[in-house]
Amino acid sequence: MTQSMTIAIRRLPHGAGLPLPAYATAGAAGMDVVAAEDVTLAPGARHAVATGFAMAIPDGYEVQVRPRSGLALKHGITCLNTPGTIDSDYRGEVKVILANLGTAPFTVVRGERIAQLVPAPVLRATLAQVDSLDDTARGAGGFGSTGR
Ligand SMILES: O=c1ccn([C@H]2C[C@H](O)[C@@H](COP(=O)(O)OP(=O)(O)OP(=O)(O)O)O2)c(=O)[nH]1
Ligand SMILES: [Mg+2]
Repeated sequence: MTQSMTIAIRRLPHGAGLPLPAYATAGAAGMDVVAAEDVTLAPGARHAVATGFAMAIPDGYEVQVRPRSGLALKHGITCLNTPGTIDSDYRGEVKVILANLGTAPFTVVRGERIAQLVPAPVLRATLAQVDSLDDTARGAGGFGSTGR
């Protein structure tokens, strides 16, 4: 059973006429976000792409900004900071930090779907400082210590 929640969203003037983020299919995990500007990304370039909206996420939740696999596979376009984090206390414009990891310039057209939003619950931790940590079989081994 899919859980649902409500997030307040506000259209900004330069986003007028654009669709709000929306689920493309009944089972989609992410709401597709469209660009509110035209921008051309040269290979290796990055840009915080305007979306033309702001949100008020309920306390205890975040929204993750994730790439679209089609843009990544076909054009090398990804979200540089994936998953991007939208904090519940952020009231500014949501932006999508796109990077072009491909070999050709890529032009984003206003109204084109560039990323997807996935809300998630936030678990906040309290840190308890100690002088020693319990032993484990792994110990300090990491970064490929178990093999390739
Ligand atoms: O892909 C993203 C990532 C972040 N943000 C906005 C919302 C988020 O709440 C805020 C801060 O993001 P983050 O904490 O990842 O960035 P920071 O570099 O730590 O900035 P700050 O010092 O403002 O927290 O920037 C976006 O619009 N898109
Ligand atoms: Mg931060």
